[in-house]
Amino acid sequence: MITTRTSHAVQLDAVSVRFRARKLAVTAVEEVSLDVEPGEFVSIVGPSGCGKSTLLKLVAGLLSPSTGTVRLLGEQVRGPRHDIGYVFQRAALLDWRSARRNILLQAEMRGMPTAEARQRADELIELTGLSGFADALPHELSGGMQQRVALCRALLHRPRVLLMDEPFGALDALTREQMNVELHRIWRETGTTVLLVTHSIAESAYLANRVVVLTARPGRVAEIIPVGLPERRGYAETMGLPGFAAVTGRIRELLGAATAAE
Ligand SMILES: Nc1ncnc2c1ncn2[C@@H]1O[C@H](COP(=O)(O)OP(=O)(O)OP(=O)(O)O)[C@@H](O)[C@H]1O
Repeated sequence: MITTRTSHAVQLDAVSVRFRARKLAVTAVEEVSLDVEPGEFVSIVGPSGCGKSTLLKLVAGLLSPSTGTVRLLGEQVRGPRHDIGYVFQRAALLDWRSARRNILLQAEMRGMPTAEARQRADELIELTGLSGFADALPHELSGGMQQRVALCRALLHRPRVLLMDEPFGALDALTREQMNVELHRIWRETGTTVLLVTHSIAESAYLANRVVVLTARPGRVAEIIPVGLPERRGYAETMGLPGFAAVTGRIRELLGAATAAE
């Protein structure tokens, strides 16, 4: 096990990823460096295809960098990491299992002690406002509720790092706002480090301590923007804060430049 001197939750050091598909060579990300502190919430935005998902896969150990180093909790990532949580755009629930039993799937795959897993599942069901729906089947749940189940499943084993890849992209605008508020509360209550990939500028700024803006492919860090919103933030009032407008304006400016350069 290789450990570093720092206590970063996630550390990308001059990471580049090149894919070779048939005759085509694609540089997805180039020389990306990023340090994420324990308990921090970092959003990643950038034009389509700039390598956002690739960055999450690197942290999860599902991909290896072509050059550079990736560290998770101080340890170099050399293969799939099981001590993280991962949430995708689609909840990917098993149709025949109730919400609770979908959440408990995580425990079954990990061989967690049953009593502990059940207790944790109940806590998360409560935390995510799913009480009363624990025995419902996925088709009986709204899209937002299905994503809450996916979030509970990802948090069951108390991962110190949660990776979220456009988790609310398939939800309607109002549900998405509600999920943003919920996620912000859950993040504060669990203290988990979160790396969120999103296409929504408002979402990226509302949720994060810092927003990483990437350039068009090959994705490089255009700028890392500190957000600096109050810890407790209502949705509507946050949208009206001058600081929020400044951050989202800057992100839009950078994304505009990135898209114009495509
Ligand atoms: N396994 C792979 N083999 C070959 N090319 C790949 C592979 N995975 C990703 N790519 C390419 O790398 C680039 C970055 O892909 P990635 O999915 O990380 O982008 P993204 O920013 O998450 O995109 P989007 O916002 O559209 O979801 C794209 O050009 C994609 O085609």
